[in-house]
Amino acid sequence: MTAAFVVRRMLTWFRPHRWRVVTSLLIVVISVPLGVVNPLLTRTVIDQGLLRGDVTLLTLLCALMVVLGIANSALAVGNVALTNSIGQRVTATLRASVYGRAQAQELDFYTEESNAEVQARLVSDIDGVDRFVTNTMQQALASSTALAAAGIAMLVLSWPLALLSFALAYVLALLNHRFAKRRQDLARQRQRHITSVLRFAAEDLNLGGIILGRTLHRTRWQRERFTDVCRQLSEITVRQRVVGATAYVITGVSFACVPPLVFWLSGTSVTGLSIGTVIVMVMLQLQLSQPIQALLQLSSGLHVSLAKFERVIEYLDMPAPMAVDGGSAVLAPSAGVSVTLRDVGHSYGAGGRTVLSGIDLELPAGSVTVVRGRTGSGKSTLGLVMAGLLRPAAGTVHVDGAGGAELRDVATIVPQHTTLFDASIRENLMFARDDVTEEDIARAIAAVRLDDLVAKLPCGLDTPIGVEGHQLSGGERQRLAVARALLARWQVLIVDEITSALDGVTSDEVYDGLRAYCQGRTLVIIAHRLPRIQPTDRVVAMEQGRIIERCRA
Ligand SMILES: Nc1ncnc2c1ncn2[C@@H]1O[C@H](COP(=O)(O)OP(=O)(O)OP(=O)(O)O)[C@@H](O)[C@H]1O
Repeated sequence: MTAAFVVRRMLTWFRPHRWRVVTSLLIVVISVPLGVVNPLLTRTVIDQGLLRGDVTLLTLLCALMVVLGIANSALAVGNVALTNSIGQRVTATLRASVYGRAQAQELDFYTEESNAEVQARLVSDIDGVDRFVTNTMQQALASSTALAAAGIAMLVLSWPLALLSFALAYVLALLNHRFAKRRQDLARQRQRHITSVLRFAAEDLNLGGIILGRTLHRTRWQRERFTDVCRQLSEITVRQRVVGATAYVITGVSFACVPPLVFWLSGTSVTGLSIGTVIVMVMLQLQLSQPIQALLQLSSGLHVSLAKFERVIEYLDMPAPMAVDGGSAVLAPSAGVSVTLRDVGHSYGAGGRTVLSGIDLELPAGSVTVVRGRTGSGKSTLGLVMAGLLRPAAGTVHVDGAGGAELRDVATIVPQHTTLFDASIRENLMFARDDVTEEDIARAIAAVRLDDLVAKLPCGLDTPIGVEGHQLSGGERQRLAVARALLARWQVLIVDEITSALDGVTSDEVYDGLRAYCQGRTLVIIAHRLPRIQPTDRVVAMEQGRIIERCRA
C-alpha cells in the first residue's frame, strides 16, 4: 500500500465532516497569525512606548496585546471541541465498519486470525485516527501557518537574519527525514508486540487458561512468556521514543545557538537594526523553533499513523462474503424445509487436506437424521455445511420449501463448543429472538430438561451464569445453548455433540425432548454415541470425510 493511497483513503473518511474540518482549519489559520502580531507589537512597545516614553501608545498596545491573547485562547478552546467531535465521529464510524467487515468473514478467517489481532485493529489502530485529527492534522496546519507568518515577519524585519533561519530549518528537515523511516519500522514492530500482549493475556487469564496453566504446571512458563513479550514491547517503545527524542534534541540544541548568533551578527555584520528589532528577531526565532520542532516530530509521527491506517484499511478492504445478514426467515411451522447435498466436498484453506468428499445426502422436511462416525471423520464440518455456514469447496447444497430464503436463514446449528454470555439465563435465552415470551422460554427449557434446575435457583431465570457460563456445569451449559437455539426461528436444526457432558439417562431425555419440540421440522443429530433411535430415523455413518453407510433404524 503506497502512502498516497493510504492518505487518499483516509481523506474519504473525513468527507462527511468536511464543513467541520474546514471550520477547524480556518480557526487555526486565523489564530496563528494573531500570535505573530504580538512580537511585532512588542517591537513598537519597546522602541516607541518604552524607549521614547509614549505612554498613550504604550497603554493602547498593551491592552491590544491582552485582547489578542484572550481571543486566541477562546479560539483554541473552540477548536478543541470541534476537532474532538470530528475525530470521535470518524473513529466511531470506522470501528463500526471494521467490526462489520470482520463479522462478514467466512469461518476460516476466525481460525486463522487471533481475537487479539482483531481487537488491536478495532481499538489501538483506530485510536490513531482520532489522534491524527485532534493532534497531528491540527498541529501540522498550526505549525505551517505559524512558520509562514513568523517567516514573513522576519523577512520584513531583517532579510539576512531571516535567510539564516530558513537555512537552519532546511538542514534540520533533512536530518529529521533520516529518523522518520526508523520510527516507522519501530512502530510496526511495536504494534505486533501489543497484539501478542493482548493475545497472551486473553489466552492465559481466563478460567480455561488458568486451569490449563495450573494443572500442567506451566504458570511460570505462561508468566515468563508474557513478561518476555512485555519486555520486548518496552524495549521497542524506548527505542522508538529515543529516536524521536534525538531528532527533537538536535533541533532544540540548534535553536539554543540562535539568540547568541543573532546578537553577535547584529553587533558585527548586520548593522542598522534597532534594539526592538533585534529583540523581536530573537523572539521570532524562538517562536519559529516551536513549529519547526512540531513539524519535524509530526513528519515522523505521520509515518507511525500511516502504518496504523494501513492496518485499518487492510480490514476495510477485505471482501465481505457473509455481509448480508438475511436474518431468520419467518416461515410457518409447517413450512417443511428440505435440504439436499450433492457431491459435496471440502478442504480447509487452499491446498488443504480433503475433509469431506462425495457427500450425497437428503434431509427431507420433518425428518430426523443421525450422523455418527469416529472422531475427525468430518461430522462437524458437514454440520456447518448443512447449516449454510461453510461454503463447500465442491458440490451443491439445495434448500427447498424455504420460499427463496438462503439455507443459513432457515437453519440453526448448536456447535460442539458453546458460546454463552456473562449475563443471566434469561438474557442468554433472549439472544435468540427479541419477541421471546415466558411461555416460549418455559417450553424450550423443559425440552432440554433445564426446568428443574431453573426452579431450584433462587433467582430462577434471572440467575447470572458468569463468564462463558462457568457458574453452570458443563452439561447445563450445553443444554442452555440448545434451549437458546430452540427459541430461534428455524426449520432445520443441527445439534453437534450436545450431550457429550451428560449422563446416558439425561442424554436420552434431552434427545426425546428435542424430537418432540422439533416435530414437523428437520433435525440432524451429530453424535459419537448413538442416541435412542426411533423407527423413522435415518442414520448416516461417516469415515474419513465420506458417508460409508446409511440405513433406517
Ligand atoms: N478450521 C479448520 N481448519 C483446518 N482443518 C480443520 C478445521 N476444522 C476441522 N479441521 C479438520 O477437519 C477434519 C474433520 O474435522 P471435524 O471437526 O469435521 O470432525 P468430527 O468428525 O466432527 O470430529 P469430532 O468427532 O472429533 O468432533 C479433522 O481432521 C480436522 O483436523
